[in-house]
Amino acid sequence: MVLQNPFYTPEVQGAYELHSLGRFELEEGGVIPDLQLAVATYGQLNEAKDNAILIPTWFSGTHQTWEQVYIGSGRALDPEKYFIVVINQIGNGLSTSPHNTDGEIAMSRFPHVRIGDDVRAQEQLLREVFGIEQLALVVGGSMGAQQTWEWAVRFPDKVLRAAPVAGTAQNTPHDFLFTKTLMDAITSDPGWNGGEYADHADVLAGLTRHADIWAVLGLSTEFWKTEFWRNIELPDVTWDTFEEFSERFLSAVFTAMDPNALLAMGWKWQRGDVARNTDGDLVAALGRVTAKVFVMPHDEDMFFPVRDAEAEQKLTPNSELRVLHTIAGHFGLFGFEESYLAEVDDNLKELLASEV
Ligand SMILES: CCOC(C)=O
Repeated sequence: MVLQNPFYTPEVQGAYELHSLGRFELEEGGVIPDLQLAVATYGQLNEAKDNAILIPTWFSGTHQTWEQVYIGSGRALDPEKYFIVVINQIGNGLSTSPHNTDGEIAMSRFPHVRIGDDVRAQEQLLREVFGIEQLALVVGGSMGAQQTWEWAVRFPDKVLRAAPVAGTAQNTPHDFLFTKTLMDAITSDPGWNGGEYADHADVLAGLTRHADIWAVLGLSTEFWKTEFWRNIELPDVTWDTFEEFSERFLSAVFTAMDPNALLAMGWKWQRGDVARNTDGDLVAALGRVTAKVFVMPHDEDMFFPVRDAEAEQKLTPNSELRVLHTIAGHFGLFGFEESYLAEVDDNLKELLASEV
């Protein structure tokens, strides 16, 4: 049964192409009979095929935020200089996901997908569709950072530079539990019906609770205290009170999403761990990295804190810690502040200019 959800359309998310990888076997033992990856590209691949930048997507996100907030002429991610490929992660609602696929893996029967599955699929797509064998940069935020780390550890020769933003190579027990609360908020809604709901709107209560938990930990206490939220401009939506902001921004976005997509990504997020490549040895895994790495945590991030990112950076050769400053905590990723975006660009421009 394929559900129609207008949130996951080019009209809402911006143009993308679907590329089929055919039958794709998953690390956990499941199979996706015909894996479709939703891909958005910006700029042109040069003759030498050495100007490619890969951007994997974060939890609940798509290529759209990267297109609207980070990619542009004169920016670090400049389509006039680079061929930028944003690949929507498996299960995010645009690529093959529980609600948009039929047959034996539809809805509650969607198989468990790991970060490593996404990275293997992305590598296959880049090689088969674009003939890309090496990347000038892999950059991603949050779960996109988990995929960035996985790329640098799993395919060290293919990654010249890596910039994991607001995310870690090995997920922590605290983070695992945080994500569990996000997932429980959805599955505890009777409307979820074991994952066999007829419409995502049947799970409104669960999705709203999910959004409320994001408001608590996805932003920062400073964000709420200084009422920074009052000054955020979004197209055709306004608010006067904290409750209105929370309802018209966070809840409005998350209640448009597909519950099983969020659960598929949540399961994946919880188990992000590059040490799976080295029999559980994180030191050995990070020691494999040959890319030039800028590890870029957010200073007020409450579940991918600087201290966790710094501990991994210290284990990674040829890496630097570059803390990003945003009053919005983890959600600084959405680019509320010009100062944050300037800091991201300055760091990525420096990284892209560095000889490797
Ligand atoms: C909002 C993005 O958060 C993650 C965990 O990807």
